[in-house]
Amino acid sequence: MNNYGIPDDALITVAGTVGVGKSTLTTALAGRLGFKTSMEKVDHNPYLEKFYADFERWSFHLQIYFLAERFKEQKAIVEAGGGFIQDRSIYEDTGIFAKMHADQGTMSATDYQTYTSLFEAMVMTPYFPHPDVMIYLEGSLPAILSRIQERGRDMEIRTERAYWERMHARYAEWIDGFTACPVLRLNIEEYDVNDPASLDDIIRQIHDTMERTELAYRGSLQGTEVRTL
Ligand SMILES: Nc1ncnc2c1ncn2[C@@H]1O[C@H](COP(=O)(O)OP(=O)(O)O)[C@@H](O)[C@H]1O
Ligand SMILES: Nc1ncnc2c1ncn2[C@H]1C[C@H](O)[C@@H](COP(=O)(O)O)O1
Repeated sequence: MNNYGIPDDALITVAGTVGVGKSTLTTALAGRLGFKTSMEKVDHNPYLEKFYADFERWSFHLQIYFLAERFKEQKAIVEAGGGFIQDRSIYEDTGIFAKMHADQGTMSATDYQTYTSLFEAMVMTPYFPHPDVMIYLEGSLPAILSRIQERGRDMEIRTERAYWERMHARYAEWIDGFTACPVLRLNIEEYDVNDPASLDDIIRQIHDTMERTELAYRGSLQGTEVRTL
């Protein structure tokens, strides 16, 4: 247990649409908490640029690549005994990206089926414990688009606005129905990653979210009525 009352072996995952600020917050929180990071790597991804140039041709390859990478990261987290902040959750690969490409016809139904069955087989292993908390970052589309622009990855900047609009809308719908682990929603206008007091406030909210879940769980074991998340 650290000074914030968060167990040293906790796994906190950060979710949200492209450019919303996951990597930045992951790094800042890990520094403040003394946790390790599990970062989503973009620079050496052999499919990502090709994918943005031709979704139909490369969707399946990219999903398989991300799945393999995330599985390796997940394994490393479990073997290290937790204590990680994770940049993007595994749930978004299937719940957002693969599904969106299948629905819009840029991943074939057969490829989607193959991907989903592989995903399910991999996720149902001891290497995929549910995170203790998912931090979900949300913000307005214009604010997020200006962050994508500012970050300057050409492949993302060249992508039509409608793609990011659809993704933004999907995320909003997806998080409302998400139940796999406790969720802490943060609006990107309401914190400052460069301010230690602001990070401490987020850490307090992470702690409170974990505590509420623990109380709800104990309450359900005792058959008492408790306020659920
Ligand atoms: N809290 C913040 N305030 C201002 N700019 C931010 C903040 N968080 C991230 N950014 C900027 O937004 C861009 C995208 O952030 P990043 O963390 O890479 O997003 P993601 O990992 O969600 O794709 C980067 O240029 C980053 O510097
Ligand atoms: N599962 C995925 N399918 C398609 N594209 C993906 C997936 N996971 C990440 N991406 C893309 C989106 C961005 O261009 C980069 C990095 O994501 P970010 O949200 O900036 O960390 O990879």
